[in-house]
Amino acid sequence: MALFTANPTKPITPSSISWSLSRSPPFFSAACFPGVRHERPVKRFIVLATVMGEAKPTVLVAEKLGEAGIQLLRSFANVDCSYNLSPEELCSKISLCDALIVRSGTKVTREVFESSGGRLKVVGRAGVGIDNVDLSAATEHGCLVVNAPTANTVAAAEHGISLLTAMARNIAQANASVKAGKWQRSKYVGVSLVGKTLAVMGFGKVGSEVARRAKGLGMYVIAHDPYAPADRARAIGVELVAFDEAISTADFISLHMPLTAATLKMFNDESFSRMKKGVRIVNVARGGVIDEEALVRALNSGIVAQAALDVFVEEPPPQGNRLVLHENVTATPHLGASTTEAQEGVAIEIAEAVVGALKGELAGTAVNAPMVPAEVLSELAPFLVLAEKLGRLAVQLVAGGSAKVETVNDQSPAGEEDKDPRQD
Ligand SMILES: NC(=O)c1ccc[n+]([C@@H]2O[C@H](COP(=O)([O-])OP(=O)(O)OC[C@H]3O[C@@H](n4cnc5c(N)ncnc54)[C@H](O)[C@@H]3O)[C@@H](O)[C@H]2O)c1
Ligand SMILES: O=C(O)[C@H](O)COP(=O)(O)O
Repeated sequence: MALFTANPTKPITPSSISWSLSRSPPFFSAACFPGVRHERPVKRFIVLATVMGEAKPTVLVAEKLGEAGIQLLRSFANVDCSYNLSPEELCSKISLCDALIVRSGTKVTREVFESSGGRLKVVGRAGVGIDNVDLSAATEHGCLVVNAPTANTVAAAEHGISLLTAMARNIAQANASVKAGKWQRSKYVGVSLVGKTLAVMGFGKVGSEVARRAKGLGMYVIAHDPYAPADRARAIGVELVAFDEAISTADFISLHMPLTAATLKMFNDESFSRMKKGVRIVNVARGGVIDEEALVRALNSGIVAQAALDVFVEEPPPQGNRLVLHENVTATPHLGASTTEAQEGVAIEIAEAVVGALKGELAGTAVNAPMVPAEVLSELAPFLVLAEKLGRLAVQLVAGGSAKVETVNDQSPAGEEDKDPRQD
């Protein structure tokens, strides 16, 4: 049941939502998760709307954001900072919000867009990876998604290097051992980095910063990235190689590609079997690019000597997770972007992007189609697919990559409708 005050045109702040517990059918959770039956009492929402004096947009900040970003948002919008919302709570609040800001811990699902009732105009991802946002659903609902792609690059690269060096010298394990009152000098003999080959998988912003730093440590750096320009790699003394060559020649492998359908479980039993025995792996990208069960098998068989992981398929990983508990694994709780400096930068970057988008400005960091009415979007849909394909081809051609061009000659005779009207 939703109770609104008289003037429905004025925005309603989500902080004015009150909660009550009820055993009666939960209309919000039913709306958010059709087909899901709830055995326990569920939260039922009664919306007691407070009408605002002025028509400012409302921004829901669902995860911790740096103060400078919050201040910037407040200068333009009503800001509701509500952390740790359940999926049902998020679906409930969202119908009262014009924008939503999240980090990697909130899943912005199709249900969220459906529950927004068309009011949600912008989702801001305070970071790089947008695998927690259903982009298709956002686009279908005319909602723009923007991210903050640059402010945490160095922090993520530094964390990758920290994990690489800590893993090679057993820092985490040795630290735990000393704290437990032991003195195990021979158990924790490490391996050297100098002169070793590091394969950087995904030579984008973070990958190239990791490469630069690894070269400073005296490592020989190769990289694999189907879309990276060879001259950018050459400029920092890195050789771009094919996937097979990268994984089969490296002593260390560092992962920096996004999680997409193409990269999901890219590192699996088959790819581990082609790696050098005793390889060491760092992952500060996304847990899902590794088949975690396969990594446990590779660690047990000795193909992978050690792994250092900042990201997991499920975060936080379930208690007793075999990978986390493995003695040759160093784990951190998704800390790659978590420095004071990076979080302030990300907060400002995302606040500027969200405010700009709410003002209707062109969004420089948009990751989906801009706000276009649904009926126009359905007309545009086939052209968007074509444009995406042409874009991919262009990047590969410009980068001197391995694009294969096939010319297809459509033999069907041109009909009247195919004629270019300018020829008449
Ligand atoms: N652990 C953290 O806290 C943290 C922090 C920042 C970024 N990240 C993750 O790291 C990833 C990389 O961030 P970024 O800022 O460098 O992004 P980016 O877009 O600059 O770089 C990603 C690179 O991966 C490449 N790529 C795409 N598909 C590939 C494939 N199949 N094989 C190899 N390379 C492929 C792209 O061409 C691109 O160059 C992000 O997607 C994010 O998920 C994690
Ligand atoms: O993709 C990113 O930017 C990182 O994974 C950081 O995620 P976080 O904002 O949840 O720290």
